[in-house]
Amino acid sequence: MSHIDHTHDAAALSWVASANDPATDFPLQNLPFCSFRSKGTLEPWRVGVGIGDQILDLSTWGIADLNALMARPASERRALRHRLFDTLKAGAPEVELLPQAQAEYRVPCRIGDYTDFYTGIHHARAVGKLFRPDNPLLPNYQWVPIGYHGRSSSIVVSGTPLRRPKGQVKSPEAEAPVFKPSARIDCELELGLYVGPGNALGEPFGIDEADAHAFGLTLLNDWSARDIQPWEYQPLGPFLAKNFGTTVSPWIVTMDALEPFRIPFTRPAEDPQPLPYLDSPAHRAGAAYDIELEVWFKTPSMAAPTRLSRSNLRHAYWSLAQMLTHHASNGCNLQPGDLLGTGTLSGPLPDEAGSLLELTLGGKQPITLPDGEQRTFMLDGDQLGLRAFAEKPGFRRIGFGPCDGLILPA
Ligand SMILES: O=C(O)/C=C/C(=O)CC(=O)CC(=O)O
Ligand SMILES: [Ca+2]
Ligand SMILES: [Mg+2]
Repeated sequence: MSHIDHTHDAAALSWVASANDPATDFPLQNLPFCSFRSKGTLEPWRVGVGIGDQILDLSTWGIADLNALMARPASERRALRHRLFDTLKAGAPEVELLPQAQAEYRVPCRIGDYTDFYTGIHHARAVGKLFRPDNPLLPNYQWVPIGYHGRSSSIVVSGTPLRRPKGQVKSPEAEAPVFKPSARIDCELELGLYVGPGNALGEPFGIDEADAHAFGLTLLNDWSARDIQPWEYQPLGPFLAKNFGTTVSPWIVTMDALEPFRIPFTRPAEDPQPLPYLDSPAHRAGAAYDIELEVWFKTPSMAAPTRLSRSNLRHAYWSLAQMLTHHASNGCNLQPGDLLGTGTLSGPLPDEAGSLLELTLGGKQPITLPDGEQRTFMLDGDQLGLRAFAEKPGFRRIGFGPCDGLILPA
């Protein structure tokens, strides 16, 4: 069932002038959540809603905690969206706002558990070719939404610098590994799905109930040390190559805001079709999303960032609903605020790759930047940013805000 209503009406304007700018990430139709306070103060953190270049403070609305809001049923969350819309629409009485430029942010909610999936089949093929030339796409890939349990303690908000990790690295010629700073720090272009109400332990839910458990999306950069990863990841999966830092944007764009950007979920006829617990007519009708994704990069000597790649969530092999349903299918309990990474969302073309590993063909072909500098992986002082937005004629552009990181020396 579609939930497109008057809060998606492109003609609706806000009394916040910056929200009516066609280029803003946060028009009246978006209303993303964050956790914020005035920059440089020790004020308590508050739940906020982004509107243009301002923040609406929800502390006087009785909303002190995003996890508690995430736990509420989808119908209540939709009712809150309607109240926010009515408060911020043109003609409503103006209330006090905080300029985003005067705010600082933290990871927006308590993330109890973080799981990273692998739904980008073009990434899986490309990385598989590099790590397992004889066996790039493992036979389970088209049957199971593959994932691994990540670590939530090292999830940081956009703008937080990360120290280059040290780890065990073994070059193919060497007899033994050495412990040293990683020389292959990479990004991964992902979206993160924040879980809504979730399920009790031992009580899975069906694919058609999955939407009720999806709260919203964020940009997610799953930083990866590509020289630590191949040595440590078999047989138990990614570990220290992945958990030294994961950057999320400060903002959670609700699934309600993204409703107009649903598209059919398709599976090529020649591929295995999803097992019945991951398939339904309603799921096929609209479980995928058309969301544009970008990777931007800047060295210390560049005046402005340059775009390295662009892709789209539509290329994901498994849907957000399938990630949720599969994760809970054994009775594992998902909880409000849990974060599910989509996996690296590379598109089919070379310039749609969501990692430097792919963009540089395994580090063999450096990228030449606009000022002539070259890069394979991140050097100290380099900055990398992810961006995302959904756009469609007849609707306002829904943006995701920044997801930026900087690599510091080891
Ligand atoms: O193919 C592999 O062995 C590993 C690939 C990854 O880097 C794992 C990962 O984080 C999943 C993803 O982002 O798609
Ligand atoms: Ca990943
Ligand atoms: Mg990571």
